[in-house]
Amino acid sequence: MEQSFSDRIFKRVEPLWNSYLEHPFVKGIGDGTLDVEKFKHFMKQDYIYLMEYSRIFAIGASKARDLKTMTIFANLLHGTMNEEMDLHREYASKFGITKDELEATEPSATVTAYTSYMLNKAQSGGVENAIAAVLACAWSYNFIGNELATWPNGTEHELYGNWVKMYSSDAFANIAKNCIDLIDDIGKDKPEHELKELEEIVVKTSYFEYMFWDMAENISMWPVAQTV
Ligand SMILES: Cc1ncc(CN)c(N)n1
Repeated sequence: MEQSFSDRIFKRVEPLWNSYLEHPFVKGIGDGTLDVEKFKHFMKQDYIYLMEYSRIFAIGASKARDLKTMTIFANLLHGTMNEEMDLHREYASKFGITKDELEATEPSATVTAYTSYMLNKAQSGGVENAIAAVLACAWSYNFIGNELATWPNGTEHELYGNWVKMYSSDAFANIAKNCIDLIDDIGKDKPEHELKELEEIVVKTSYFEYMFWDMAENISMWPVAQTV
């Protein structure tokens, strides 16, 4: 059987995605040992990241060439803003952070760089760039969630269990599958040089995902303390 475009992409990013599972922040969520201050920083940064990530779905819907693709992007947008971001709002309320405070979070260097890259790629290309820009985000979180759900207590930890449950859920697996199906559909008739460009977007965003875990682990914002 012929290899799908998503199979080809997965082979390329698999070593990098496996390294997420060795990352101290990800391991800390899975075994419940993560410092809560690191998790709070992550949640806040992830919330504003998801606002920009949602924009990519809107760009995808606007660039789609058929109603089916438009509908998939619209559903992905709805799912992110209403279900995934609800998880963040629930955590924030546990931590005494209001929704307004959450939304007013100042983006770190990593979030700024990552979202700028995604938006640039989605805006400058066709609908295929939009889907390539979000593929690693949706798929790698499901990849991580599925793995952590197999760890002892992974889904049961009183604080981090809900995070693992969300990203290993059928609903989230469906989000990842929609993105995978879209890239496979879109990749079918593309020449090799265009496939390479799309693959490169997934590789770069996968590196940014690693940098995001580092940012969370180190509670980092910008390289030097702000003086202005
Ligand atoms: C940084 C990041 N990447 C991906 C996801 C999963 N939507 C997320 N919440 N945050």
